[in-house]
Amino acid sequence: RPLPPGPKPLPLIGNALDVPVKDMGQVFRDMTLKYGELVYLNVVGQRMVILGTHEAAVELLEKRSSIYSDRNESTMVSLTGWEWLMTTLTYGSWWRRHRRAFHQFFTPTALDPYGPMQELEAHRLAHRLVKDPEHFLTHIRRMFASSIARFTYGVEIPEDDDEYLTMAEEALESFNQAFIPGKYLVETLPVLRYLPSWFPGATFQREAKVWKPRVHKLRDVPWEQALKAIREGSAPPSMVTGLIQRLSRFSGEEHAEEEIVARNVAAVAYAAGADTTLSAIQSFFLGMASFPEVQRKAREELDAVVGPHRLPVLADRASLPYVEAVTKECLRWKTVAPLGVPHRSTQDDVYRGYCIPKGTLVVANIWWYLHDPERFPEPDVFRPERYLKNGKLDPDSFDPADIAFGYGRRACPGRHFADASLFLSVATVLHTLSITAPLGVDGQPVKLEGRMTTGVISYPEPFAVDIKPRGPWAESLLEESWKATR
Ligand code: HEM
Repeated sequence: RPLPPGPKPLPLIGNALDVPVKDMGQVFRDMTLKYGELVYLNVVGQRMVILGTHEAAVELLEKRSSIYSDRNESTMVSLTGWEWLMTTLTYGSWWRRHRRAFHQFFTPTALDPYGPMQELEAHRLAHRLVKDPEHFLTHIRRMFASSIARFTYGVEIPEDDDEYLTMAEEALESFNQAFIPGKYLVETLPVLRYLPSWFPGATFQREAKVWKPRVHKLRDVPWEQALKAIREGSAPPSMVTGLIQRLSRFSGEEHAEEEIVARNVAAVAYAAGADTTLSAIQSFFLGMASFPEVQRKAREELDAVVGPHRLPVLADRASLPYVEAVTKECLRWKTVAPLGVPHRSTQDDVYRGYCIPKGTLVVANIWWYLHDPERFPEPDVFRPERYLKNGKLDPDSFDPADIAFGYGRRACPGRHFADASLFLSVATVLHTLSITAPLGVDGQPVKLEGRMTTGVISYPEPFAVDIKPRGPWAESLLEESWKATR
């Protein structure tokens, strides 16, 4: 059977120069439009297939997930110290033990008791935005880091302490850079790992040396602090207290291994939770400043359902279809993980007459599936109405969450946590604040570019917006809520 079509490879390096260094989703989309649903690349010996449609991703990564759930054995993973991260583990019993330990804390039922905490964090975000609107990007970061740190480690991050935030930010910078498919030659020529760091071209060695201690710090420091709090009897219920209770089921060597699993899954929850949802909410601010009409409609709904005497809560969700649709659009409009995390195949396979050899990296072009004009007409417009019919959520509309969180056995297990945090932030901010683009020298709102950074997780490039409370009632509601919980 033939391999799928793709750009012509060069001798030795194959398609290394065809792998984009920025706008990856767009470049791979162009290849799809030129070569078809499957595009084959050979990057210095590493086979890659780009899946050009959501249907192909469902067929291979979901329906045939028993042979498409592996991850690349990456040299950068061990060089940068991410070898404990579930996202990077190869498919097998060690990954399965992590996934099992993680999953039980992230089902909708298990998350239920943490709803009030997520509500509180969203209300605090709006309060900080009123007090200090200029640093809104920092406040959004703090809110997500706080929510996930409380959930995972039972830690309340103090207002004036950035240790937890910096820990996550510094470590995740390396994750974002180190795992861009095709970025580092050492991934395809592992022998390069023995190059000394001073050697010309061995930038990856120098970067890895800086990154590794930061990555291990993120894994170890919060875990040790949570264990100390448990020993001292001062730990509130959290994922870690649950994981420690769970350990009592095991003994001997299994107990020791499960303790490592517990440390790793707590850290993956914090690492993956702090930054991904953050990107979606940043896009929300960008979207609201660029599409004021959306804010107006959302507020009409919030005014009617929630009113001026209280703040939104999760129980309002079913009565707020427009706000729900805004939340969906936040996951679609600017894509958080444009290429997801590549899966690797563990058997030769055939799809639509083409051979996909064992060991191929299979990339779902999530950005493109969420911007395909056939599914989402005028994809660059922020339009919640796509998901609505007669003022209600349209059951026939396509839910971007079914794409944005990935596919099959490796699909995002933090989806429900992310979704609740995102909804609450969107609802609270829209209910209490108004977001506008800053005025230019001509007195008109400036046009926000909305460009996204390049990385496994992509964020809007830094931008400015004006944020003001909607009225004295909103300010006093936020103040009351802040005081009541401090
Ligand atoms: C808007 C927010 C989020 C988005 C868009 C997102 C998206 C993704 C995607 C695309 C993947 C790869 C799926 C695949 O391989 O097919 C993934 C994996 C993962 N996500 Fe998320 N995620 C989000 C939030 C979270 C949160 C809040 C957590 C944890 C609390 C989390 C934990 C994970 C983990 C542990 C994996 C690795 C799963 C594995 O390899 O088995 N994510 N996520």
